[in-house]
Amino acid sequence: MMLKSTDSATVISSLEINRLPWVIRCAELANSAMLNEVNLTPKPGLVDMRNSGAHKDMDLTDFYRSAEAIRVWIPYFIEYGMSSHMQASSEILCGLRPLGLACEASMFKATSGVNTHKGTIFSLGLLATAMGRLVANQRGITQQNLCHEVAAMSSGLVKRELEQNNQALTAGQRLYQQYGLTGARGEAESGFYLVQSVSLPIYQRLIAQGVDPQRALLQALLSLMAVNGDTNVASRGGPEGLAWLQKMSRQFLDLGGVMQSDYISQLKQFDRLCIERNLSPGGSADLLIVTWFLAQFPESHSKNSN
Ligand SMILES: CC(C)(COP(=O)(O)OP(=O)(O)OC[C@H]1O[C@@H](n2cnc3c(N)ncnc32)[C@H](O[C@H]2O[C@H](COP(=O)(O)OP(=O)(O)OP(=O)(O)O)[C@@H](O)[C@H]2O)[C@@H]1O)[C@@H](O)C(=O)NCCC(=O)NCCS
Ligand SMILES: Nc1ncnc2[nH]cnc12
Repeated sequence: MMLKSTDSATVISSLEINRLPWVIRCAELANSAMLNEVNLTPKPGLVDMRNSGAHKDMDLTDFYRSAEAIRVWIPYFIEYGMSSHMQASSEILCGLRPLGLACEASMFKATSGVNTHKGTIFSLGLLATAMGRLVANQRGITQQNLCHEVAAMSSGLVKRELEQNNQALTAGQRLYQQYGLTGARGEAESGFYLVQSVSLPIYQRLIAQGVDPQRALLQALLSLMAVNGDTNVASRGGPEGLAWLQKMSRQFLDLGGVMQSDYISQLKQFDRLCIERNLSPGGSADLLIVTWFLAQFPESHSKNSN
């Protein structure tokens, strides 16, 4: 997707921002990213079109409702990014949090209290805000610029909320104390390092080779699962569960991944084993959503390019 930075010149009110074609398009892309991820089948341990994986409290329809609830919020994140574009990146997260929490509340309302996309809201909220800032600052909407902006806005987050001031109130904070996992915060602060260095190049390379997009996405997902310190997996299965899931994913990839003729039956078997162990790679699912979303934007040839 190509966006013109000059579009920002015409933006005045929140109502108008909601009507801008590129803003509507961005919200649609975020929605498609969530739908493409949840519809992708078969995924080990995760909700998909076949089953609810290791989840007992949610199904496909919860994800559809949740994705729609989140889509509505994307323009507000963009608007916040545009209206605060003169502020330093380090000052943005503080003002963004109430929006993120309000979006989480909409998600919980849509799913009758089930946590479908909490990590996704965090990542997509930051990315949409980054987009608003880039447009208002007349900078290119490229994969690298978006990630760089997210990293700048999240700078110091791990230190502030996991190393210090850690009241162990959330699963993520407890898992940092127990195992040093930095979860969704760490991924954002790194500018989605795993997405930029692992899943996005794999996905884009396979697509360029003409591989079916579903297959390419599955390979990207398993590549994430093999390396991601997923706090969802660790909260359900401890470090042993995380090590097992990573090893299984690596084995699948080492054998040829989605290029094997029986890759679907292997993934179904992996799913059965995840269900038996109550393991779900929800954090990797979130990063896959980020992967697909970023893939819709051009790459910049040099870092931080305009
Ligand atoms: C900063 C927050 C994300 C705080 O959350 P928390 O302290 O809990 O931090 P994490 O555990 O690190 O992450 C929360 C969710 O992020 C996903 N996640 C986990 N690991 C990673 C990773 N390595 N990279 C990226 N993302 C990661 C994951 O979300 C997914 O799984 C959820 C479904 O799983 P389930 O097991 O069912 O979850 P529960 O119901 O919670 O547990 P059970 O009882 O069932 O076992 C689903 O949400 C997926 O999205 C983690 O759950 C953030 O929440 C925060 O600060 N929010 C405030 C708003 C805000 O600041 N927004 C600003 C930007 S918009
Ligand atoms: N398909 C999925 N199943 C479970 N948790 C998720 N978080 C994001 N996508 C998910």
